[in-house]
Amino acid sequence: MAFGTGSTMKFTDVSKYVKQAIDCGFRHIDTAIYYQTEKYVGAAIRESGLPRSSFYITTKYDGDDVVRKRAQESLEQLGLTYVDLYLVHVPRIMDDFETNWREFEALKKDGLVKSIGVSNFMMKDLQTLLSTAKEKPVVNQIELHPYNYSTMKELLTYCAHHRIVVQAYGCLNPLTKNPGGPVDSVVDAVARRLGATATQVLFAWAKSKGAAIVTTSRRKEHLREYLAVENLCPLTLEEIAFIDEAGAKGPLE
Ligand SMILES: NC(=O)c1ccc[n+]([C@@H]2O[C@H](COP(=O)([O-])OP(=O)(O)OC[C@H]3O[C@@H](n4cnc5c(N)ncnc54)[C@H](O)[C@@H]3O)[C@@H](O)[C@H]2O)c1
Ligand SMILES: OCCc1c[nH]c2ccccc12
Repeated sequence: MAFGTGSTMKFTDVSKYVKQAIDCGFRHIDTAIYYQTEKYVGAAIRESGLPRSSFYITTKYDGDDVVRKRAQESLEQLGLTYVDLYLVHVPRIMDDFETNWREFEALKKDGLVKSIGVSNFMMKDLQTLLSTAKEKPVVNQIELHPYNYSTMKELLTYCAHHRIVVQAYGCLNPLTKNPGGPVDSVVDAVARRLGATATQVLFAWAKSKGAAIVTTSRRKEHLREYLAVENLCPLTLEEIAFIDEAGAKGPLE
């Protein structure tokens, strides 16, 4: 599970929240040049006293400037010599998929980034990319929760087929953006069975779809709650199907 420094965290000094996440056990930190949080992530890593090799750092290209120059700016902000994963933040920032992805492949070859991937790519974007790519993206970071699952299902199958790891953000959407929708009562029932929280059930649901998770919070209690998902029993196939069905009804208007 990765700790994110975008969404509710972007444009703020996140160093104390990243430090708190590291203290709680997070080692995978997600940032982006667009979030303007890279320098605070770098500070938190240094202040942790832990070796660079114990972290997995993701950052993202925002389309400004040529890829290499922008990647070097991110490394400078982070104070790192490499990132573990460099993502194309959104497909529309690629002016030419073939040329831009070649630049991503070159960054990997030259060791500035260990792996390359994408974010917010739908099927048609991946198809275009894969038609000329020498190296496949290792990750597609996408929004995933029960309310958008029906539109993402085909994409998940496509990613699995190409061995592209799906990393889900926005998993808590039914709690944060659409509370009171049809998913709530089903998730609450599963939570009662497992002695878990609704938050934990939503993460367990995303895991049942084969996704890795990126989430965030300023609150330590949330972080503990998130990480405890690791020890939760998996949802049953029936529970997953009930949540899928409730999600397909969409949030109430
Ligand atoms: N690639 C992209 O375009 C993109 C887009 C959005 C987010 N992200 C990444 O994913 C990370 C997480 O994104 P997210 O915010 O969508 O994640 P999320 O859906 O996991 O929600 C996290 C938010 O939920 C709140 N929360 C936790 N428990 C709650 C509860 N019980 N009730 C109500 N609210 C609760 C937290 O305070 C936090 O603000 C970001 O920080 C960023 O790193 C990437
Ligand atoms: O999370 C914000 C995603 C996004 C929308 N438009 C962009 C342009 C550049 C980088 C990120 C974004």
